[in-house]
Amino acid sequence: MIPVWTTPHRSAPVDAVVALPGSKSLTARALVLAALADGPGRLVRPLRARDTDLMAAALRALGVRIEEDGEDWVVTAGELRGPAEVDAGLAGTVLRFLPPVAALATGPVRLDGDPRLRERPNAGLLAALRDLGVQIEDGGRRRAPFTVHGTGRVRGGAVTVDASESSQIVSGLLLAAARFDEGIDLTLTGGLPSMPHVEMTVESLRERGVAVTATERGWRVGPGPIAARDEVLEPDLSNAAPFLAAALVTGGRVTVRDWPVATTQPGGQLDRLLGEMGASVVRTGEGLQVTGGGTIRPLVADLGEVGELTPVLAALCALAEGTSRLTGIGHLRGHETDRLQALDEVLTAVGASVEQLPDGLVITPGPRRPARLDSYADHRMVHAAAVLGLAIDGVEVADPGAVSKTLPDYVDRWAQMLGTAR
Ligand SMILES: O=C(O)C1=C[C@@H](OP(=O)(O)O)[C@@H](O)[C@H](O)C1
Ligand SMILES: C=C(OP(=O)(O)O)C(=O)O
Repeated sequence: MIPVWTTPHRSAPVDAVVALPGSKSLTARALVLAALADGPGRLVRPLRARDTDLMAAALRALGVRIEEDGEDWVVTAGELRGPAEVDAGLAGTVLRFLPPVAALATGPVRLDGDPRLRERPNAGLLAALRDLGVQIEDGGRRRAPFTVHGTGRVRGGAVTVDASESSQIVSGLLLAAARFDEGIDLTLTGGLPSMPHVEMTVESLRERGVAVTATERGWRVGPGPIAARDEVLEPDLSNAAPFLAAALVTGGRVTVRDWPVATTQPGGQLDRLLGEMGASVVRTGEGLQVTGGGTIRPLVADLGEVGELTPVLAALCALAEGTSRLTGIGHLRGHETDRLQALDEVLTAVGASVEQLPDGLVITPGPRRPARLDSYADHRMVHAAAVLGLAIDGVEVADPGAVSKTLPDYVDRWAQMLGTAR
């Protein structure tokens, strides 16, 4: 039987301080770069969740030593070798970051994952790797499953890349490029979503001494060593979104601890976005504090840079005082689920009117009603359902275990936030 979570309804103002584990995106990059580095490196407080555990398992399968030391991971790079089988689960980071690493290994590396992973777009990555001299067998699918036949080295050099469906295609290539014979000179052919995530990649490379420059049409990475480094992981600011949203929904106050002063995480834009929706946002000694004003203003925004935040923001839009318009997010149709379709279904089920645009959603709140929602195997759809459930009595979500992707104890943390009084 599929488990069902009756999300807690709460009209009294929430007042809570929340601490969150490490960023999925930063942990994935730190693991990959440590696996390619010139010595051992420590990840302090990495995210331990399905996506990052799968990344660690994939690298281990290629011969990388990753040891647990308390909450930390200690990574020792070694010779990369196949044959290996990689389970990418539903992780876009493993799907797009691992193949360029596999190309540097000797022997075949086969990558597969959940049924939905096989539908996630990856043509731009496979084409670019082939152009860089890598042999890949994909049965003409241009998606998972596929096998990378590494020879221990990649020529590299100039390549044009279509990353319009996912920025992770660019990040994956840049992360491994310093280890290619000629580095990479990457030219984008189309649009690029999620720019902050590419900036995160560039920053992660520079922190390890890699020469990376932005060019007129893309990025260039010079060949050379990747310096080993210890890294303390920032908390995951995208996973902070539902907790901060609770302040708006209940007219309460939520602080997320240890909010970084500067960050490339898209969640770093939550202060601006939640501010536009009527929250007052301040930094305190503890972290980022969001206070709701009792009503939620509609949002008109291009979320192309911060696509990950869409499900929670869309849930807030369904509880707002007017019509919202979220655009720039056509690529969300290739995420864990088709998020535009899923949000249409969920928000309609609880009473909103939703219009799907090719690249977004128009959301008009309506008379609220209870509903049993699906998780669509998507962690952020569970987060969105919980936000709706605060305001609407009787919101249930089937298969809430989807949260294991990035925050396995989400349901407990949600209950803890609601139970916390100062
Ligand atoms: O590089 C990363 O860590 C990510 C990039 C983004 O991917 P897309 O550009 O495919 O949206 C984001 O949505 C994903 O959750 C994480
Ligand atoms: C799109 C997401 O994940 P992935 O890294 O699997 O693409 C996400 O976490 O919102």
